Amino acid sequence: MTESAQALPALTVETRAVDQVTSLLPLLDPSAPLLFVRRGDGIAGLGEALRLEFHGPDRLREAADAWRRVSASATVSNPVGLSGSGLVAFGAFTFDDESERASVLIVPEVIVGRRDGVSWVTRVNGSKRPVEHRPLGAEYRISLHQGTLDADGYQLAVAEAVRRIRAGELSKVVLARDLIGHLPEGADLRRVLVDLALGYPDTWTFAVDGLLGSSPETLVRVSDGVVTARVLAGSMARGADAEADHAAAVALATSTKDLDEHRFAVQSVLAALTGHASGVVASDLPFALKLPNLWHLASDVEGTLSDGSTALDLAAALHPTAAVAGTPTSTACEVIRELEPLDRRRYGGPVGWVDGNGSGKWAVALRSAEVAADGGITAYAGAGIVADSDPARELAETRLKFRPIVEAFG
Ligand SMILES: C=C(O[C@@H]1C=C(C(=O)O)C=C[C@H]1O)C(=O)O
Repeated sequence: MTESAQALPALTVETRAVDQVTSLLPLLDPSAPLLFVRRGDGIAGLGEALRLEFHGPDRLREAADAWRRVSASATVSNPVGLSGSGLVAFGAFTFDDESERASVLIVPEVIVGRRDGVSWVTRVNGSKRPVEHRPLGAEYRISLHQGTLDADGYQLAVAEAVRRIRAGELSKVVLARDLIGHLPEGADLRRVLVDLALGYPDTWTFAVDGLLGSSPETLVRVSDGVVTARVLAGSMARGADAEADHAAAVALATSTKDLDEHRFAVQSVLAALTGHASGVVASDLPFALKLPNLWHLASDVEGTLSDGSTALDLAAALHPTAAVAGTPTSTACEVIRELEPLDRRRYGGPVGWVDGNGSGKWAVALRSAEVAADGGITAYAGAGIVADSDPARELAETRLKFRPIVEAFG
């Protein structure tokens, strides 16, 4: 059943400014963390006051409609007034229309936020749940190993994708593979999040409904009527020393193959924002974004919201971009279903939050893993395939993209 058929409750929401919260992570539930942070700022959630699940091709639009109704019927007291204060839902949506996994919106019982030196606590329906530091649970080290698609299988899939691209069936497709593992009983997931947040401070570190990761890619952000996105596509390993590293960045920024791959991704974002935002601009040329494991070609996109869309409406319009699916979108999604023998679940989908005024931040769920209720872990990484792609290099690229998550669990 979809949400449109379910009754939605009228929530009571109360936000208060509090003394500076030094760190959000120790406050989280060790087994069910809700988090979206970058450089220490962001929001953390405790408990679930409302959980809505969505399935199928209309999951994002249905969620955006349900959220409009939840927001309209809520009673909100919010003297803080920053985006992310007041009523907020965390969300994680599946990549594929046909995924087995549910897409979710979760309104926590309690939300703790910090931004630009201001901290706040939001309580939903008068929740008395304590906000307190809990000591980290026992250390653990888990190695992730081969999942559904092994290294040879992945290279064969890439070679087949290249053949189809050269035959003119499509221009680009993003192919992913998986690694699997198992968490020990009672494992404290905050250990993984601490590692990710410290190791990759310039990315969005997130945890929503068992989906954990650190993504460098902003699908869309809406704040005070301004719409922004950061598109990534095109990757290169970091160099071993300063000189080699500089050479790697230059090689990436001048690689026709990567610039092509990138152009498709930017165009898909610009096209999806048409009609929702005015004056949308991206810089002429992408810049090289430095992460601890990789260089990426990046483009920042900005415009002015023109149609009253919420951040979740825009996520619905944008997903899936050519950075995670390909070009043209529908052919790319068919090729992914055919050549990738796995369910991406929420990998590559929108993960983030939306508030009661429609502001929000949504990342593309990359550098991530799904942790199931039984402790099963599935990590995913992919690479954009174009006509000049080489299977061995694309495999190597997925290894680099697995690094944040493999090291955080290891
Ligand atoms: C598909 C992934 O990353 C995406 C693909 C990229 C590429 O092909 O160069 C770069 C950044 C992301 O948009 C991933 O991390 O799994």
